[in-house]
Amino acid sequence: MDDVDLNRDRLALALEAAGLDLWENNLLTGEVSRRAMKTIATLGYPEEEQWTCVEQIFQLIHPDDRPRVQQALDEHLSGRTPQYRAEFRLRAQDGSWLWFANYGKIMNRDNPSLAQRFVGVTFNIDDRKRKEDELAQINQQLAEKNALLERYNTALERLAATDSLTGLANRRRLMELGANECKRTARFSHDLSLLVVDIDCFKNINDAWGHQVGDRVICAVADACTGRIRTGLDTAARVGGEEFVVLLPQTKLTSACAVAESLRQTVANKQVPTNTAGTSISFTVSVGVATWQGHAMSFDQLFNNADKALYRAKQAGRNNVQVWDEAA
Ligand SMILES: Nc1nc2c(ncn2[C@@H]2O[C@H](COP(=O)(O)OP(=O)(O)OP(=O)(O)O)[C@@H](O)[C@H]2O)c(=O)[nH]1
Repeated sequence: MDDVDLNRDRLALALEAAGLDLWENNLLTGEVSRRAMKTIATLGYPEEEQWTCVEQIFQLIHPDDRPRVQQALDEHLSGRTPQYRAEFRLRAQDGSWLWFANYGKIMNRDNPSLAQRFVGVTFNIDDRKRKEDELAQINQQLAEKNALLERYNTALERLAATDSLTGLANRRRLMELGANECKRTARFSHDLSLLVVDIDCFKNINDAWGHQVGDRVICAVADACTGRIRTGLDTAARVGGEEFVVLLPQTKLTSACAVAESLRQTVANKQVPTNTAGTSISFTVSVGVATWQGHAMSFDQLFNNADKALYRAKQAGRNNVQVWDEAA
């Protein structure tokens, strides 16, 4: 065995151990001078199959992958890339598609008369590609589940902050907003006003007409509160069975009293149908007003002050507005 044979055997062993399948094409004639036999066998084609020209092999490449392979070839043939690399699917004899990768190079590029040998190796990357596809699918499913979870979270947060009967903010949300508004008020030296609105003798409405009618009255008052507020600035909340709060940032006492009085009148003019056909009932609210005018106060204190004013409104015969007075 001479040195050439020995080196060829060594090369064949190294290629086999690395799972590489050697091929060689003649760039001038387009002939396949050495076929990648292992690849042909893996694809299930008989050994006698004549794969003699490059174009025949190109036809085995998946149509979606051909432009990518062609581009890699063009870039190498024009000298823009030092080697040709591409990943693509080949059609097996049974019609299935298997992933392979190519690594090749034009030999003797410096000598144009010899620049016709295009030598390379093909190797099977089907397992890796399938795992990558599975991983991509899992990642996609995870991303979809995450997006769904985010949507649920947003919906849950909205639910946790909303009163289910009226759709107004609930007590928890009001306490958060109120605390923030107190901080802003302290920073910018604004006035901050708060109304506590309570339906008068609501127990009698429930007792006389039932809870369903009572609920309608609650919703009618909620509508009246919503109708009186500045969108994006004020907040209307339901804080108890028949008790509501209207939070009015940057609002002086006189303006808050005007809002309270107009709200009282709007409610007094409302009619809610009862369960008896054709009949409806009217109802009233009492309102307590408190304003934070520059001196430090927590939201709880402001709320308590408005509650004290509300108590006075109830004492004064209901269906009226009272203002919290520090001296009182
Ligand atoms: N229909 C209905 N009733 C409720 C709801 N939450 C609380 N209530 C009722 O509201 C009534 C409140 O009664 P009270 O606290 O005595 O107050 P009031 O009758 O309005 O009397 P004043 O506030 O003094 O004018 C109770 O009968 C509660 O059962 C609700 O969501 N729906």
